Amino acid sequence: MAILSVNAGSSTLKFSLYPLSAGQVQAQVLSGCIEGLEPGGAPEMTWNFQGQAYQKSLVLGTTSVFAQALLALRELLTELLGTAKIQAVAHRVVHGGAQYRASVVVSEAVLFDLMQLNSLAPLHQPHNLEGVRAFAKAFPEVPQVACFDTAFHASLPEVDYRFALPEALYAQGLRRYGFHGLSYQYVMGVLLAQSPRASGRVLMAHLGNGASLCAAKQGQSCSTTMGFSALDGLMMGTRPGTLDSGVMLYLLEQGWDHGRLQKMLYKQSGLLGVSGISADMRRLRADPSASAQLAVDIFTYRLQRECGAMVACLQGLDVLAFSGGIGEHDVTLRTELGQRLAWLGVVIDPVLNSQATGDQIMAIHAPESRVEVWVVPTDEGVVAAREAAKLLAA
Ligand SMILES: Nc1ncnc2c1ncn2[C@@H]1O[C@H](COP(=O)(O)OP(=O)(O)O)[C@@H](O)[C@H]1O
Ligand SMILES: CC(=O)OP(=O)(O)O
Ligand SMILES: [Mg+2]
Repeated sequence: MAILSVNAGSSTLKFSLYPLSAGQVQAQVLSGCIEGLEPGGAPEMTWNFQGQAYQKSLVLGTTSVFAQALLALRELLTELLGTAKIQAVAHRVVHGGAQYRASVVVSEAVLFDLMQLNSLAPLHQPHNLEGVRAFAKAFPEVPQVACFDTAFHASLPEVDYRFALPEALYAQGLRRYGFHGLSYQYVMGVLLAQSPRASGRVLMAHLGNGASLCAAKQGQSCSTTMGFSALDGLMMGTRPGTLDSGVMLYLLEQGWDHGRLQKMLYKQSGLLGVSGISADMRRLRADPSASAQLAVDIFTYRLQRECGAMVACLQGLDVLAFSGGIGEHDVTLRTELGQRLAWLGVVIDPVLNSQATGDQIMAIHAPESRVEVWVVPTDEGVVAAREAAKLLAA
């Protein structure tokens, strides 16, 4: 018995497999990714099984590329699992709206509700749901479970989730929801298991392609930088983060339509937009140009600024945690942020910091630091698998 966790994006499908024993999710045995699913892409499946890496190019027709990729995945699973069975497919779905505040087994009615949220997360939700639909077809005997990025933030207080907009707009669902919840749930669980101070005031930074911060008290989210959509808050790979709404009014006046605005905000801004080079932090770090440096500088500054806001909400800080591709790997970013948060008593140990390379949970603060600083390689897949196991048991 095993649970398959999936994260279906616009051009990639990430998957991982967790055996189930006595209803408990065990350590992952398989992880992989199908890339190149966008139109004109070159689909390729890579996976890691029992410590060995594998790769296979997929020859797929031009129609129903996703469905065909799933058949290839199904074949792989049959080959690897033998007679063992998939008990459930756990999907990361970014938006559960106001209605879905916990994971749920997906029915047609649930799928219909979730589709209404597509426009709130156009880069994620439609692809997540297409994934659910395609898996339901490719694995018809297996329940599909939706696990929401928004659910961890169900504990946000009203003063945090309400916009200062007219009440009628709130009634339509215009409020802050928050995202990256599966990652925060994982990181919070790790911190609580590692340190007694984690039940105090915790600031978690999920810094990947999408990036956000979450402030938590007693293990519960009390503020977060992403809001109504995955555009708010920190500067990201291709998204600007918090933006004066006057900019939108101005561009509308200049004749920009919805499609053009959406593309600019989700795909052409952030690190990519400022540098004109890449959305990839590694490439920018390696690039000597002034525009690459400026992009990284703005990213770091905006992070510093938003950390200040989160710490103000928390009224202090006990634990700071880094996760996501940048948070787990970028030693320079952690050093610089640590220095800029020195006024809070943060002292990062340079040796420990350079040893934290994303493959293990590590504390990187110096003994005299008033704040514990952790690097926690996140695992959204295992959180989704645990959620599915809980629902199966119920
Ligand atoms: N060694 C590294 N140093 C700096 N940034 C890194 C490193 N490794 C990965 N990253 C960055 O992590 C980001 C991707 O984060 P990740 O969490 O994998 O993304 P996603 O949101 O797609 O899951 C990219 O900007 C990438 O450059
Ligand atoms: C919600 C979000 O931004 O997700 P990701 O970081 O996967 O893009
Ligand atoms: Mg991510």
